[in-house]
Amino acid sequence: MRGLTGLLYETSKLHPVNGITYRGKDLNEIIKQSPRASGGTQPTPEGVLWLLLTGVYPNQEEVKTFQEELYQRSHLSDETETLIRNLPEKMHPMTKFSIGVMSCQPDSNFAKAYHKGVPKKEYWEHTLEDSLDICAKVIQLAAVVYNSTYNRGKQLPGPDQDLDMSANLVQMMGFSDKSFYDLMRLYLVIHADHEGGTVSSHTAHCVNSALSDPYLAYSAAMNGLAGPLHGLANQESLNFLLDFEKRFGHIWTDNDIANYVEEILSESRVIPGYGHAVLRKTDPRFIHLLEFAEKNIEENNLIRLLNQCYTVIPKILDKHKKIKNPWPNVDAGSGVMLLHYGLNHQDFYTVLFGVSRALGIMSSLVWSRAFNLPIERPNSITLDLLLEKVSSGK
Ligand SMILES: CC(=O)SCCNC(=O)CCNC(=O)[C@H](O)C(C)(C)COP(=O)(O)OP(=O)(O)OC[C@H]1O[C@@H](n2cnc3c(N)ncnc32)[C@H](O)[C@@H]1OP(=O)(O)O
Ligand SMILES: O=C([O-])CC(=O)C(=O)O
Repeated sequence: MRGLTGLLYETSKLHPVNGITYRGKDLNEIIKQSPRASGGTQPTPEGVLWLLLTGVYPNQEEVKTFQEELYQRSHLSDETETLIRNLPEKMHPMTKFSIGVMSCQPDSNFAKAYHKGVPKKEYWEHTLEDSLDICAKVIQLAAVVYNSTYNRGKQLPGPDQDLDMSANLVQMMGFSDKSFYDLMRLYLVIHADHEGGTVSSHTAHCVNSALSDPYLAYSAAMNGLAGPLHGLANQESLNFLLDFEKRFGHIWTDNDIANYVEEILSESRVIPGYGHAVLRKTDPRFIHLLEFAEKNIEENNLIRLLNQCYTVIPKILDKHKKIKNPWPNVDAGSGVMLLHYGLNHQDFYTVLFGVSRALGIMSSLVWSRAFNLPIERPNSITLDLLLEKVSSGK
């Protein structure tokens, strides 16, 4: 359905060349103008959530109060924590994350209000309550998923009321580098929303249109984000670079990259982190990551390889005419940055994407309910009917 406009989606809009805008503001502007955490160089996700919900930037006082409000909402029940800790160690973190969200669902304010029979015009208020709860809780949920999978038995800090979401998440996972706090702020800000048609946001919208509550909708969205053509491409992209490095070591040429890419294409596999359904130029989110690396990360082999792939791969993909966009997307670069700070469990990367995407998806659901958008139910057709239509020429 590319190019078919069929959704009303308030919080963001994607331009094929200029990339994403949140409430009409591009990422350059947001990174400059949205409030930053004290001592940090990047905007906080709390400020961006406020922007997505309301259309305006919060001032410092508002963002501080909002941070406190979200902190109060962030607590996970013992049942949820125990459930996550008892899931099989080998289960993919995205599956654990989605199960964790579902286990919070009995607390849905919307579901309770609906069953009490509140009028339709109040749906948005209960959706807002759930949406804020979800955006707050996913930070702790992600940390519990991470620690119960990779940090078993380790004593780690709990949430800290004085820290913003990103710093809290990084600290709860056992990292203390302040530059990593900043990377996480940038990461959570740039992945937050990508208009309404992405698999994740569209799924949430569709599920919520049946008045399934925001927990059900967000968990469903996460199952879509977990696909390799969508959010899982971030783990696949790092694996692509690491596999290349395993084969060629630290000395390689442009030709090695080109041959490696052609080999993958000849096996009908995709080059993860390249291509896009809408973008037709390099994803500005990828550029923001590269800029962060330039300022904060000493060059290493993987960063050199990432930059060199950016030079070589689009030229190769461009020769394959069916590929409409040969340029890198955000997933091409994020893993290299996370790995630099010691987050070396690729399977976890899409959970971070999911935490960020909660900000956009949840803000949008509030507006969908405020607009009282109807149940989503497009028409479908059988192959026989399609053939009939084609042969009758109608
Ligand atoms: C955050 C995000 O979700 S960003 C996207 C993350 N996903 C990836 O990076 C995975 C690699 N990329 C892709 O698979 C695709 O480019 C997608 C899924 C992102 C977009 O898909 P589409 O809109 O169908 O892209 P497009 O119209 O260019 O596809 C046409 C053909 O080119 C192929 N193609 C597109 N990108 C690539 C790629 N990176 N590597 C190999 N083949 C590709 C498609 O698989 C399709 O092949 P087919 O006709 O044999 O099925
Ligand atoms: O726009 C899309 O389809 C995929 C994407 O980049 C995102 O969801 O961030």
